[in-house]
Amino acid sequence: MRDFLTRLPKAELHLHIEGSLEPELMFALAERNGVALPYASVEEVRAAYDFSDLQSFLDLYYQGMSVLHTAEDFHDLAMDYFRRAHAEGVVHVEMHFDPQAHLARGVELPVVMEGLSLARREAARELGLSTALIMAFLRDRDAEEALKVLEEAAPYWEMLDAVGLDSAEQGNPPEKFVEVFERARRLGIPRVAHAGEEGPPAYIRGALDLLGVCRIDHGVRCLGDPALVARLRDEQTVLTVCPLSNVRLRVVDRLEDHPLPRLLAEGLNVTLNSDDPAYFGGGMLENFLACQRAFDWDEATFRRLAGNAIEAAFVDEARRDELRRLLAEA
Ligand code: HPA
Ligand SMILES: [Zn+2]
Repeated sequence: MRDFLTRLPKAELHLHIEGSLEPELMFALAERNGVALPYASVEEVRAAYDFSDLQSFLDLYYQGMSVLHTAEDFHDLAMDYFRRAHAEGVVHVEMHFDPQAHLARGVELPVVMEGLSLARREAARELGLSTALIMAFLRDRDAEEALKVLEEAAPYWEMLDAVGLDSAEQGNPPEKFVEVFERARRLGIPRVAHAGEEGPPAYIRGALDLLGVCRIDHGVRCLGDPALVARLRDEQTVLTVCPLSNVRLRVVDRLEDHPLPRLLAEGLNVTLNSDDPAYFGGGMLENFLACQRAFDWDEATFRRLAGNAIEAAFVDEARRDELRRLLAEA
């Protein structure tokens, strides 16, 4: 099964590129940029990754990215991840990035865009890996700032496959971001949003109705609302589920308790993703393997999940046909 899951062409729709920063690279970049880290070793960093909820993770996630300063840093971060993902049989990566978290540290948008763009071209050329870019707004900061960032991103609108919404969910409902998502809609930029990770089913409804999203990131808490489940099934709304993330952030106690089997049984359009692989104990392959161990799924189930991601990916139809062919041959 490990061979099959490695071979299976996996498209990743939910990844925070800043969350792919492994402790080894964190130390190397800290040294390169003269940044002091509150850890003595890579082992100490890993030992600190014991989270009680989303916020306890976000605190370390924002601290970790403080080593990223130059375009070269963003390039190295992304290439480091793309190489690992490629080795695990990932064929397409859609990465969220958090411009506000960098702007707040004095790192300007062109620096981030230059580094990520360079890495994307290199990944296509050297690894045959296609990538997409999702500019995320931080929902625990104010909506005016999000709007300002979207306007500041004007030179890059063409390069954005979508805008997203992430960070601390509770108390930061979709309503807060109606204006910025409406602006993105008028610009013709697709929208996605985290919803129903820690927040209630109402946040999933809000993301669909008020923000016009085409996918829900996480969405695992939809099961608390049967009418919503029926709607997600009828509309075949894609859920980008992140199994290991949900365990590490205590959305569920154990993977065996995860709602994934119920989501599938309900006929929902589920995909598997890694979210923040450096913080949550593994990338795409580890997420697939963990599900195999927890749920004993057969190859057909994993094929279906991989196929769902290919059908929902932000790729042109020529690339989608290639990805479908890879899946058929796996
Ligand atoms: O798992 C997450 N949830 C919300 N915001 C995030 N930003 C990075 N990772 C996450
Ligand atoms: Zn996420």
